[in-house]
This record gives sequence, C-alpha cells and structure tokens, in this order.
Amino acid sequence: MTRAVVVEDLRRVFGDVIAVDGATWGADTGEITCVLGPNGAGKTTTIECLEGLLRPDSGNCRVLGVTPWQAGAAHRARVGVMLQDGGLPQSVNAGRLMAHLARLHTADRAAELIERLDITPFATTPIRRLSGGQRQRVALAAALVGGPLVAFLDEPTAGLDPHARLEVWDLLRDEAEAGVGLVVTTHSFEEAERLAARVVILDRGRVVADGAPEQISGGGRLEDAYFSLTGGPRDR
Ligand SMILES: Nc1ncnc2c1ncn2[C@@H]1O[C@H](COP(=O)(O)OP(=O)(O)OP(=O)(O)O)[C@@H](O)[C@H]1O
Repeated sequence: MTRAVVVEDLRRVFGDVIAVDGATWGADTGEITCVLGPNGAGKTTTIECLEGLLRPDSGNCRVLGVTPWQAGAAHRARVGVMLQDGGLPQSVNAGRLMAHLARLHTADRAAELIERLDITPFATTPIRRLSGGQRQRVALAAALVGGPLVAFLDEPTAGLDPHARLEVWDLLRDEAEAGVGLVVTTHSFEEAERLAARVVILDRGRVVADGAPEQISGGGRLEDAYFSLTGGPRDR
C-alpha cells in the first residue's frame, strides 16, 4: 500500500543552520500523525517540503505517491494546507473566502465547515479584524473545504479557547475516520495523546521517536518521554 506521506532521509539547510538533518518517517491515510519537537526542530521546514513550498537539499518526500514540488494542480487539489501564520488574505471576509475556495474544488464543504467551526458569527467581518483564534478557525476551514485526502495542519489549535479546541479535535477525528490522512504539528502533549495514532518527535532536525503514543511513552506520560528524548528543559 502506498503511504499517504513519506519522508526519506530528508535534509534541508539554511546557510549554516541545519534545519532538517536526515529525517525519515511517514504517515497514513485515515489517521492523525502528530509531529512534535522543540522550537527550531525542523517541523515547519519538513511540512513546507511536503507541501511543495520548499525543495530539500537531499533526500525525498512523497505525498500520495507524488513528489510535492513537482506536482501539478490535480495533486494540489487533493492536499489541504494550513500554514502556521494562517496565510489568509486580509481584506476579504471568511464567508467570501470559503465560497471562493469552494469554487476551486469539486467538493464544497464551505457551509458544513462554517457551521462546524462556528464561523457564522464573524463570517462577514474582514479577516484582518478577526481575533487570532477566529483566524485559526478560518484557516482550518480553508484547508479542509475542498475535501482533501491529505492535510498538513501547522499548529491548528494554537491560540484557541478550550471550547474551540475541543470542536477542532472532534472535527479532526471525524476527518480521519472519513479516511483523510492528517499531519498535525503541535506543542501540546494532550493534543498528541488525544488525537494521534502515530507521533513523530523531531529534535535538531532528526527523528528521535516514531510510533504510537503509548509505544513512545511506554505506558507513562508522553511529556516525560519527550523530555527524556529531547534532553529535557534544564539541559537545553
Ligand atoms: N528561511 C529560513 N532562513 C534561515 N533559517 C531558517 C529558515 N527557515 C527555517 N530556518 C531555521 O531552521 C530551523 C528549523 O526551523 P523550523 O521553522 O523548521 O522549526 P520548527 O520545528 O517548526 O519550530 P517552531 O516549533 O518554533 O515552529 C530554525 O533554526 C530556523 O531558524
């Protein structure tokens, strides 16, 4: 079976900084893979290679069997992307944006996602006027509106209030159950423990753990395993 996402011996440097240093891991459809790691561990750089926004210096990436930076429009329509800073146009409102994005895809989930993510109360407000959490919800809806087979979500619950976070977790579980492969970067152990079938921990550009959360934590807390694998807060 072709894996939804394959990262093979990936390496990407920026000048003197080695952002990703020979990382190998993968993710499957129908489940959530959470990618954790300290600031600067190489999570966003890896995800940007998988989205086709960056080319690695060496190694390989495949998404749905395709090399992302060589992929055409048909591939891009099957892949949802939520960037860390939202990457949203600022002067349109969420309702217009969702209607516009829906027209670019054959699937149209705009109305369903607006309802599900409780966007209606601010759907006519220009995006630049929205709160950080409201903008996050719009960015997530925009990533899922075309009904992707794989979605890359960079810290989708960062800055969300507890209610919105639970709504997003429910939505992501339902997406996975419907067969979507979700790759979610996060700094939340709770999020990884609650959502992930698989957890990948990066540290200094390398994979230091890859497996089911309970496998990595050995039946204890994921947080403890994370600190022991990444050196712990006092050692950094
Ligand atoms: N365009 C760039 N130019 C120079 N350095 C970069 C660039 N992009 C990333 N880096 C560096 O590469 C390293 C990895 O960054 P990356 O954003 O991938 O980390 P991250 O794991 O996503 O971190 P965070 O948890 O803070 O989002 C960092 O040291 C960062 O400063």
